[in-house]
Amino acid sequence: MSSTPVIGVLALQGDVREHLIALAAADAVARPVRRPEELAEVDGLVIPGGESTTISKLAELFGLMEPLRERIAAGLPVYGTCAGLIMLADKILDPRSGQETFGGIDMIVRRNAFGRQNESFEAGVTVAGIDTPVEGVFIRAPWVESVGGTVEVLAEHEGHIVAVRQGNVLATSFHPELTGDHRIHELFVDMVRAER
Ligand SMILES: NC(=O)CC[C@H](N)C(=O)O
Repeated sequence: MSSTPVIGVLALQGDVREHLIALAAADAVARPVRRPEELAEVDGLVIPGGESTTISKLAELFGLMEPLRERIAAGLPVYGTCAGLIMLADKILDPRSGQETFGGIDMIVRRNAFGRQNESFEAGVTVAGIDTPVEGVFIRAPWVESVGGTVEVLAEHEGHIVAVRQGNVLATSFHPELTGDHRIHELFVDMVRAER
């Protein structure tokens, strides 16, 4: 059996702690990542929810934008939730000026697509590869407007794409780290194990 994978959580902004807890529950060694040297040491990375415009600015400031783009291109398994999904999109439909993404998934996303903060909601979501619905917590959530041919759509909510995978990159519009249901984190940890 291979050793336990080390998975980082990008800790610039957002719900870092909840992801660290969920990853530990899914049998990974989880640690925060803020610096390029820390990024170099992980087998996989989670990009949490928060505010994608802020994560984009801080990633530039901390010198993580290019190193992370390079590692994603080189096959690093990455999982993004909500703002993290936005950061993994090759294109944002409605970016703030200067807003950049890491990219990695051939998709176009729409920010705040499901409504503003007061329109946040929970819904059962059927995710390909997981036998019963997961509880989706949507907080000013984006949806995926369109995907390229090699992107797998894993889940939809009311006709909108809310979970996708392209190769080593996984993304959900919703926040499984807030529910105590660790099945999506387990799926990601399995992706990381498969790569090692
Ligand atoms: N819960 C979230 O991560 C919200 C995402 C936020 N609307 C953004 O554009 O980054």
